[in-house]
Amino acid sequence: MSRAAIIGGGVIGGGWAARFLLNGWDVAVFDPDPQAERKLGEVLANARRALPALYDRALPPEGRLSFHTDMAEAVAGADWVQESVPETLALKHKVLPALRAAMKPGAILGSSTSGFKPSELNTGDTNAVVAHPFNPVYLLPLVELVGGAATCARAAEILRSIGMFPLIVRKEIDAHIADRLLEAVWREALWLVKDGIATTEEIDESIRMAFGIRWAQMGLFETYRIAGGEAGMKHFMAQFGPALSWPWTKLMDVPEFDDELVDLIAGQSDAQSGHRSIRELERLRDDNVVGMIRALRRSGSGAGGVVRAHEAALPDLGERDGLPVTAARQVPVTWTDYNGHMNETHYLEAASLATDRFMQMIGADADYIASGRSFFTVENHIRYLDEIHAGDRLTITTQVLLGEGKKMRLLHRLWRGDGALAATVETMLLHTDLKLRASSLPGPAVAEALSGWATRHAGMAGVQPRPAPATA
Ligand SMILES: NC(=O)C1=CN([C@@H]2O[C@H](COP(=O)(O)OP(=O)(O)OC[C@H]3O[C@@H](n4cnc5c(N)ncnc54)[C@H](O)[C@@H]3O)[C@@H](O)[C@H]2O)C=CC1
Ligand SMILES: C[N+](C)(C)CC(=O)CC(=O)[O-]
Repeated sequence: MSRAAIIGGGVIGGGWAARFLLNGWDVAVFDPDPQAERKLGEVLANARRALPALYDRALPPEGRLSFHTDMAEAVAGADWVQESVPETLALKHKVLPALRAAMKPGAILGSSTSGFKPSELNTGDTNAVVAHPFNPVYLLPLVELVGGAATCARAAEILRSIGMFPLIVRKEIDAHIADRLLEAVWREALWLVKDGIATTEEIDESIRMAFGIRWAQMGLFETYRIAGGEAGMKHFMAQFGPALSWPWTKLMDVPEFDDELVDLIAGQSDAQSGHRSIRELERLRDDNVVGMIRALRRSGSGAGGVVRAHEAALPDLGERDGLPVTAARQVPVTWTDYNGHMNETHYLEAASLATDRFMQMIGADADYIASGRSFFTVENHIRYLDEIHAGDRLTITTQVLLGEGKKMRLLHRLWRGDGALAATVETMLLHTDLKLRASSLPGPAVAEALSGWATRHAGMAGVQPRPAPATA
């Protein structure tokens, strides 16, 4: 079991704690704030409902969370120590050497600093890196890594194993890469408000109704390449480049943060969003981010590609009761309905994932389908035996009832985390020629694999009859 220590459990430390914990790491937290445990618990509750919803596979069992009043005790034995104390250099200078003195040799020391360079942090430690994440750390994959090449490489491997996307920054600069970009936008936005040109709400609309959506899936340069049309990037630059030197921007001119500006921004922000608590806003943000990243999974673009790669690297699902486990996933809130349990449609969706996995196991995988052959479902019989709730870990086993010629009949059993059999789904499929859109015999390798499974499962019990409901 790997162990992480989180030093400073605020917005970012809480997110790091959730990211490590939900990927099976034990996590020890040190934060002098008496409210830290409550706040971190609330962030963790939000993370538990959001992160598993990105995946079609269950993440590893959650690690153990502990809070410590002694910093040295929190970091003892940790493989990764993440400093997330407030962004003041004096405080970082106090905390980082104390962490290094208490850590086990060779463990990675990461700093969440948004703007300081490793040389400014003065850790003098070859196992220390800037590991700058993005809020919410439990959903957004990017971590900017700045530091020595060997430590960055080691850190990157660990971050990938918890589903993150390490971007190694080649040269240390103030605010790394992404915050340089964000600062530029923020500065412009502050001027627009101060000059009375737009409100905070209008600026947010200008982002979320257009370029925010574009950036999430292609970033800046690929988006602008398309904006150049068939003539491409050179044409785009020739057309829009000159505008950069017109006085459109106030780039290096920062508005003074006097009370008037702070009150103006804070007042507009209250009017825009003050009717919702921070936790409500976090849940709204998380549901939207999950939906967007799930949309990006299909094409493997951006953050969706990271989730896909992480999911593919999760450990094999193994067996249960002598049957292959073909799906294991946590039930997302979006699968539940007004009755407070998993809606009927998603029993079939879960079983359909299991069928897809079983098809891969017999060689009817993406390449096979690309060659013009697949299986079509012609009948489903679902027995709803018990309720399933948001967050339940579902495990599905698959038994081959028939695997002969064009026919494949599968029995999926949906097991709840507490061991209850929640449903069975019996699925009849026919092998199909995708060009002719007509049933056909499978290729010899698929036919052989299928009949092998059918023979192995032949003596096993099929569907168990459900006990008759008690009469009132
Ligand atoms: N908030 C954001 O959007 C992002 C912040 N960061 C960086 O993460 C770091 C932390 O920022 P936030 O989480 O936003 O701040 P925060 O104010 O939400 O949390 C800081 C936490 O550190 C605790 N703390 C203070 N002194 C401490 C000490 N001596 N030892 C242990 N804990 C101590 C505080 O009680 C507080 O809970 C900063 O370096 C910041 O630049 C990085 C990415 C995004
Ligand atoms: C505002 N900020 C500089 C602390 C932002 C970040 O560092 C990254 C983020 O999550 O936007």
